[in-house]
Amino acid sequence: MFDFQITAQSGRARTATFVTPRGTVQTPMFMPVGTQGTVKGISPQELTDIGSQIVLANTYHLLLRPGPELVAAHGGLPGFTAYPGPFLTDSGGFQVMSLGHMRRITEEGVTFKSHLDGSSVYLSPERSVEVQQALGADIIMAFDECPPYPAEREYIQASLERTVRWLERCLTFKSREDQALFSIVQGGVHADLRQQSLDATLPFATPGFAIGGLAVGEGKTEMYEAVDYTAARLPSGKPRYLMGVGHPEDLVAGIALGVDMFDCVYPTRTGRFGYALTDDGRVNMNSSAPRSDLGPIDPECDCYACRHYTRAYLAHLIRAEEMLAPRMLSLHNLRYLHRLVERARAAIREDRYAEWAICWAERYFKGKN
Ligand SMILES: O=c1[nH]cnc2c(CCNCC3CCCCC3)c3[nH]c(NCc4cccs4)nc3cc12
Repeated sequence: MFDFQITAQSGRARTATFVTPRGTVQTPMFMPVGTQGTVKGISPQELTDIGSQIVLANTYHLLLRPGPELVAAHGGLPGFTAYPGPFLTDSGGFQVMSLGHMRRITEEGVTFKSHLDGSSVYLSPERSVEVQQALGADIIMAFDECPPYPAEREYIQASLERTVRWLERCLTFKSREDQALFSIVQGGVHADLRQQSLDATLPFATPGFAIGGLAVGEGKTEMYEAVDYTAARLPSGKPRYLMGVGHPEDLVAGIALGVDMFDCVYPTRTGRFGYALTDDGRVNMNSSAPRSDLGPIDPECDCYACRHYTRAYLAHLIRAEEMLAPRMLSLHNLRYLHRLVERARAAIREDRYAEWAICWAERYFKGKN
């Protein structure tokens, strides 16, 4: 279980298979985000049809509503959502730390106010693992602190040291053997603090490792220096998950640095806002140009929207505020990212990833100023 086998390499980019209790998945992969147990507006059948593999669910939201007990009564997330999985749940910590809920962080854990009814909610390493075990995901995440950006060096250092102590508490409490707990490397954008987090985290030898603390506003150069430094020092025989990333160019760059797994709300959120992802950049379907365009969003895309609808029709739906519009744009954007990583995997197998990535980027950024 949780066997990770590299099948091809091209530079630092690699393809691999990863065995989870609910299926063997292919990496590199993009993981759609289903915050409240659903990828907004997309059915499980549609998710499967477009090539989705692991779907994310959010411990913070599901803890508050409907509660882990109800999900457990369905045998876990697959029974509850009718998506067969595999699932990954986050620890719940990120929402609490970063989205500014009135909250108190102590060594013991975090107390915060529910955004639903203002009630006081408590999360700790033990409680987070308990909830994630009840939700029944295949991969669960250690309860960590993602420091805000910017943050003082001293804060980042103290925070990463506490995240390591919390990791130990998660692993001590964990009782299910059929779930992989991924640890999370922190350290902000400081190489020496990244090294300190690596030195303290690697000995726990978890089935996978996440690169945390990034994509929180630090800027691309600093983010990629930290990803480069960290990914190169994580074990090659285990999956590397870059949390909260990201845009198409971030996946292409992250894969080049040896990252295997990505998650981001961007494709579905930007789709709901009327933006469509293509190899020529992002298309604003709210603008006037698409209204008379009888071509598909993307002639090279095989998704339902690109196979059945013109840009004109979708632009009409957006202006008419029809619910099919956000559904179809989200579906297309997810398919775009799944196709992007499928093409990346093919380029890696042909040992020409660098050439493919440069060619993709030249076209993608040609449209942009
Ligand atoms: O160190 C981290 N520890 C834990 N989680 C992190 C996350 C959340 C990843 N997506 C969770 C999903 C679980 C299912 C529901 C949706 C989230 C991050 N997201 C970002 N950037 C994107 C950002 C998103 C919002 C502000 S920055 N950096 C992140 C860093 C960490």
